[in-house]
Amino acid sequence: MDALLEVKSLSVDYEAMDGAVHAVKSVDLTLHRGEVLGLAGESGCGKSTLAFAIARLLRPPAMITSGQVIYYPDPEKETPPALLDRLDANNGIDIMKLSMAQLRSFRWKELAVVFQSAMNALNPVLSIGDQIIDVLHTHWPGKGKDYYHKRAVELLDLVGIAADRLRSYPHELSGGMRQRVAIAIALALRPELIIMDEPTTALDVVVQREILDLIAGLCREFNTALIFITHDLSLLLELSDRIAIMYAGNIVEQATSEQLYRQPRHPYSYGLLNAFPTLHGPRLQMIGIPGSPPDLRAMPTGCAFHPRCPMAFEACRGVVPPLEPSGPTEQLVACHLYNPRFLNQPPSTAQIARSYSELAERKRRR
Ligand SMILES: Nc1ncnc2c1ncn2[C@@H]1O[C@H](COP(=O)(O)OP(=O)(O)OP(=O)(O)O)[C@@H](O)[C@H]1O
Repeated sequence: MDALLEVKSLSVDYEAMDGAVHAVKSVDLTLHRGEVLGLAGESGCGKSTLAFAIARLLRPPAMITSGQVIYYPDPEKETPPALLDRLDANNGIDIMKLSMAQLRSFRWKELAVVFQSAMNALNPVLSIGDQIIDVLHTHWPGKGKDYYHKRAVELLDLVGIAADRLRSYPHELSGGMRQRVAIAIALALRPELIIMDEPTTALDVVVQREILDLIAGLCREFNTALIFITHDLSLLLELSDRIAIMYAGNIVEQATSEQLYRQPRHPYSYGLLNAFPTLHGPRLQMIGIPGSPPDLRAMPTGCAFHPRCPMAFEACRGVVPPLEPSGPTEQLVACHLYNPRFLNQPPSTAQIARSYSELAERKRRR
């Protein structure tokens, strides 16, 4: 598959009085054209920081301390002239090196972002039609009034809003409708990539689902890639092609949704999946992950998950495991259990499950 984005050794710190918070640590990630990638992990593991860093939306005290984010524009589409001098020998653009003016050409046309609060970012004194037309006009000037109007109607139609709402003001719409408008604006310039960070958390569950289905459907229709963050892991499994599991600023596993659902390799991924009730499949006893994530200012040595891991052994306490293929599939895992130097036979999912049950049992007895 064609790479759209390559994140290489990206690290982000938040400078604080009592030391730097290492929110993203040396993350490598590839996103393919048209792919829906879910980011999952407990609260505070760095998902939003990673997504914001990719879009160059971080503000102090956040600091990108190392790494590159290489974006590959569609060779069949015209690259915005402002970005042409940034193309490297492989036709990639390092987003981290763009000037403010270049970033303005890059955002919306190539990459759009929808936040949890996007619906509240609409201008309260402009009708939603004017706001959509504003974006179209700014980036595609000189097309004529009728063109912009027609395109605004089409965009609203895509997100399931009737054309007569063009003249409505944000306060006249429900939260769900406003979030749909924010999505229509994100889609307006047909970007190659959309980043959505908890885009529906402020809405009720039924509307959340409808809107997330809608987004994933539209992205597939237009072959738009999507990086998608939500706390609802079962929804993430359903809508994403691939999922990256983050723990304490690192990606600890990357797999297709199917692989992850059937055979999570990292004990943390297993614990996370098992902490969510599923509506389908056999009934399983839910066992949470013991303990809590580490302080990102003072990380444990070795694998950051080892103090909570029911399968940790000596090497886990001393050596940081790299993210590597764990077998014949493309499933990547950062865990010594899959390193033949340490273990001849990697654990089965049933063995990981058993180790969690045994740990829970030991704790119960204590
Ligand atoms: N402005 C800040 N100053 C200091 N630390 C910060 C700041 N913003 C975020 N952090 C820390 O950086 C880490 C990563 O935060 P981030 O919001 O990226 O995590 P997340 O996985 O998106 O969490 P959530 O799921 O709760 O949104 C957290 O430990 C958080 O406390």
